Amino acid sequence: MTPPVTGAASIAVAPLAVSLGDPSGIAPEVIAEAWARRGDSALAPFFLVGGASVLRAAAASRGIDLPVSPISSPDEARVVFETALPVLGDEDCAPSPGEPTLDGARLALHSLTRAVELTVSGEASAIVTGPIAKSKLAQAGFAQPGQTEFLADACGLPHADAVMMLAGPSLRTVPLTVHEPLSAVPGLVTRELIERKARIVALALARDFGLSAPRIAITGLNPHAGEDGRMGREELEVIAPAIAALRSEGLAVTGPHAADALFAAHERSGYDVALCMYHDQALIPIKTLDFDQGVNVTLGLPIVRTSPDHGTAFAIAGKGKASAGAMIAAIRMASQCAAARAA
Ligand SMILES: NC(=O)c1ccc[n+]([C@@H]2O[C@H](COP(=O)([O-])OP(=O)(O)OC[C@H]3O[C@@H](n4cnc5c(N)ncnc54)[C@H](O)[C@@H]3O)[C@@H](O)[C@H]2O)c1
Ligand SMILES: N[C@H](C(=O)O)[C@H](O)COP(=O)(O)O
Repeated sequence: MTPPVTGAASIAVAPLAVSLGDPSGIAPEVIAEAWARRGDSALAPFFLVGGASVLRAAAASRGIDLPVSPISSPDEARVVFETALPVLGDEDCAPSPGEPTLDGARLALHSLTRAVELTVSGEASAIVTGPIAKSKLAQAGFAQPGQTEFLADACGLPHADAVMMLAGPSLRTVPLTVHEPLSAVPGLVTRELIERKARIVALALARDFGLSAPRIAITGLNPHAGEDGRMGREELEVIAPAIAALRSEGLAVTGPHAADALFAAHERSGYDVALCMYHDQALIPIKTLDFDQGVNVTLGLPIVRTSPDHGTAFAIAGKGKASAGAMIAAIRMASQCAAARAA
């Protein structure tokens, strides 16, 4: 796979905004750990929105000596970041690792909303979102299926134009349909959606990842990509015509590929991103190969947004077991993409 853009962290002008995620999950502790490893990991300055006491408790649970410094505007983060983790705003809640609460969900929603606003306004160069539990946040008024769609709404875009991509050292994948029940997927796989998302992927990989002509492998929906119509007709009637249309526009698109073999090492060298038909088809390979370095990045937005690939992991919160690898990768990728746009 073509390597990601590297070494650009210091070019980004404004600091990164990090949203807290669910304060009862592992986000606060992996954010604290990311700050503690900022030097080794060459992380660009970031600040957290809200949750100072949650952050302190999470750091203490891992034995991290974490100075927290309140800031009143994002531009203060650059100076503060070397010696303390900057926290913007005094919204907070009582720490309760592993036990999500309504107060915690409200804080998570506030942190996300404010961090998005600051990124849209340009006061932050990108947003890195801590993981949330969507069902918990819904109790606090979160109306979207996920943060990806929340960002689409905040940017005034249709949900389909905010495209989820999972990226790691081994591969990149995009789910065409995302948080949908499996039974609904066949009806949602349309020519229009495949063409629309493939175009967004191609533009975004050029703009944010330096891949001027990205190779996009598109999967089938059915076993063996339908086996010439014997195991389903979506490949013949929907996916292949979409691929033909995209190729006629000059995009480097192949498929429909049988999804079961597409993620083997010898196949992965043949494409830059796999556009998959449904959530698990796209996310199982990346979470199997790259769980600890996997980044969820939203393509097609006017702002840069990343998130670690993992979720809230309530069962291990506060126990010192959570790896910060994916959070560090998400922070690094956010600054690299922001720098690529600024160049
Ligand atoms: N970016 C996001 O906001 C995001 C991403 C995925 C899932 N979620 C949400 O998280 C909640 C829990 O989802 P889930 O259980 O399917 O996934 P999960 O990622 O929270 O947990 C899956 C498994 O991986 C482990 N794990 C997760 N992160 C880890 C880390 N950093 N280090 C070590 N082990 C880790 C967990 O202990 C668990 O065994 C759901 O409500 C889901 O919606 C949010
Ligand atoms: N689909 C993602 C995953 O499983 O990793 C996760 O739910 C995040 O979705 P949002 O970024 O839309 O919240």
